[in-house]
Amino acid sequence: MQIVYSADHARQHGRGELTDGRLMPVVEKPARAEMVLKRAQEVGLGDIMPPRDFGREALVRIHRPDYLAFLEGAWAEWEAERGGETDCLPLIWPVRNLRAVCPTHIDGKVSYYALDAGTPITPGTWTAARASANVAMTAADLVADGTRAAFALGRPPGHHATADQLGGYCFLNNAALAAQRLLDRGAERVAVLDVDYHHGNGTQAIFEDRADVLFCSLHADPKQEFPYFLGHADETGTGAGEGYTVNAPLPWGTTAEAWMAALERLCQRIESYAPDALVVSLGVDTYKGDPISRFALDTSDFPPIGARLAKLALPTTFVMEGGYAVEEIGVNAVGVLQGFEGG
Ligand SMILES: NCCCNCCCCCS
Ligand SMILES: [Zn+2]
Repeated sequence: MQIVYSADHARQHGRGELTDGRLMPVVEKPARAEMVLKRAQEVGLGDIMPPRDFGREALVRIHRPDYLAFLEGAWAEWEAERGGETDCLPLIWPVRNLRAVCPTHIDGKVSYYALDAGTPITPGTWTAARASANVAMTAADLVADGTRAAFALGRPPGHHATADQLGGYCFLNNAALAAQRLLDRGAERVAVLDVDYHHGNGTQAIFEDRADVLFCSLHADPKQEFPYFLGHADETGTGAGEGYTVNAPLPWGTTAEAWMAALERLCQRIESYAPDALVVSLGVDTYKGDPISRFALDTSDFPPIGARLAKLALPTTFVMEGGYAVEEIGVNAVGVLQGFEGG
């Protein structure tokens, strides 16, 4: 399987994320991608190629220009305001009884454009996020050119990012950009399947009113788990997109058996949609040893996921999302890909 990878991912390395009531060392760190790359090389998964730069005109197919301008300039504004010793994080949001009018001060702007305080903007964020987006779009292009499957080994992840907000360690929605790229290259319908432990709120929001992209996700029940405020089963799409969002929320402690049964239901929905291509938001934080998650999949449960996806017989772009057990992320993520290839 063709792999797309850029070392620029390492430019995203936050100094802390707000969680559990304190600024904690980030779990979304460079070692994640390095461990997956190492495992892919160990098993000879496939050739590794650098991304092509698709430029801003590709990013605006999914993201708002004002948001891109914010991301590009945020670090300089933050540094000018308070030096470079801390990362840029928000502190107040336009929640109930407040107005979502974008402020001019960096504290207000980062809050306007962010979902959470766990996604630090650093000096290298803009470079790393664009590289990750280019990695995903390059993989999608390979599939559009006829490759059966490609793996976008990128970070930071993307599925929590909306058209104009960062969050959940995400800045640009790599999977959404890959899906849009496939449509722009001639696909009429694309299915996005999000197997990450967390609901892909950003991907859902981006495509919720569209019928040309089916968004399916199985994930920890938002009543219990981040992102908490999207991902319920009654969210089925809006307007022209009614019926093209499918959520399967699952409780803490979900085992492989129950998880695979939910996957089967989503795969049958994908089969009935008959897309021209499939984009998989490949998060492996469903692993029982994941430090921030609470499902119970074991390493041996990952290859069968890939094997089931292969039975869909669709040109497939795998886009790396979450997975924070750094020692096992490689064997778990590559396990899905080996299962897909029949290995
Ligand atoms: N203490 C847990 C904090 C969770 N913070 C966001 C998680 C984003 C996962 C992306 S796949
Ligand atoms: Zn996740």
